[in-house]
Amino acid sequence: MASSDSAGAAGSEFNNGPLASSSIPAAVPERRKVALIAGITGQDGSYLTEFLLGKGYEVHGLIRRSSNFNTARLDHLYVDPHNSSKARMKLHYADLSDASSLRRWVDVLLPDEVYNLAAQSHVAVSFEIPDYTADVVATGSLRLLEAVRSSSSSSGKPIRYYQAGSSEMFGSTPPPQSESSAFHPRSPYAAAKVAAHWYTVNYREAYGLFACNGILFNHESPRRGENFVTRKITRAVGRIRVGLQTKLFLGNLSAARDWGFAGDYVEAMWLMLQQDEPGDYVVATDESHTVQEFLEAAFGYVGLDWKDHVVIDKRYFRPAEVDSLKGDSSKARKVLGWKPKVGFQELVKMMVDQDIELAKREKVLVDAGYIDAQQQP
Ligand SMILES: C[C@H]1O[C@H](OP(=O)(O)OP(=O)(O)OC[C@H]2O[C@@H](n3cnc4c(=O)[nH]c(N)nc43)[C@H](O)[C@@H]2O)[C@@H](O)[C@@H](O)C1=O
Repeated sequence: MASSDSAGAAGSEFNNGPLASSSIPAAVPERRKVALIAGITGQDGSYLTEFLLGKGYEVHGLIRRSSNFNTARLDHLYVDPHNSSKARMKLHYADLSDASSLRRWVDVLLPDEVYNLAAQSHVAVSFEIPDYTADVVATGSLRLLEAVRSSSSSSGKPIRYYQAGSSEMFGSTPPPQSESSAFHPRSPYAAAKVAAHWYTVNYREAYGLFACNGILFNHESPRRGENFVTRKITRAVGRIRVGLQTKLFLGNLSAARDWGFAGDYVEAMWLMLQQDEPGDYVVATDESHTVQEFLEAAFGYVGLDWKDHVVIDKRYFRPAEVDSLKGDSSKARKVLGWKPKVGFQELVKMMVDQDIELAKREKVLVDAGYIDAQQQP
């Protein structure tokens, strides 16, 4: 695990005593921009890390202690911290439920930008663990905001803050939803995200913090967690295609979502923090499809009929559903100059292609007796 060593070493480059007191103009090396990401191990964290490394940033990520390794999405970016000239991504233990850990890393790293992508992000699960969801999503965001505000106020170092908001906050408000649409959350997760949104607005108004809310509509990728509906479907398509599975159990197929590609959306996060003024932005494709349309596209792509495989299981219905989400991202397009590059069909294909490859590898291991087929029906 990396420590604060790198920040200390970078700092010492600027305290060059003899040159500082000499009349010879010093060629001061420009400091890399430093980003701190809470939620770096998630889908968005991994894409944002790639994006920021590509922009020359030093990226620090906060990770939670777990008995299993939870850094699979970052493995391809990891360089041993002992290789200090090459390691520009560093990971540190912290938790949104532990205010002292947040304040410590903000103090030590003196980041230019802080991205709060951490959450218990599964809507259905938030009905099962509402208290934990509220603590991490709502109060956790407040803890990080407070760490940023108080650290910045003592060090004098300005810090820009990004809060990952969600289209779930609109809940039952009819589409299209924009920055001026009313919030009507329909789950403990969504209600907690509304609180985090308003904490962020409040820190901007009360303390002048450069704090932005990105109201991101659903964004998917081959790195999406396997219990979100898109990935659940594409994983099943891959496994059905190679003969590892026959059925797919799903809930409500008529819900409509505005699905974009996560790799596109992290650019919008960064762009928000590069503006002259902080603000809140909807990030979306402005197109909506039902879960059934996603099924048709994913199964159809490999010549299968979803109706031969999908079984409705009531357990996947939610106590309260969000029926229809479709963004109006005209503000982001106008002010940030952002637009999505990957469309719906391309996104489906990208995910199915990867999950067929994954299933083929799984099949080799199953056939060789190294793993079982996970008892899929
Ligand atoms: C923007 C927002 O996006 C995500 O939240 P979500 O929209 O709830 O995403 P999902 O993929 O879990 O559900 C989409 C729809 O699909 C329906 N659905 C049917 N059958 C199954 C099913 O079997 N599993 C799941 N998960 N959903 C199902 C389900 O009822 C819902 O209507 C999170 O990233 C969240 O963090 C976030 O912020």
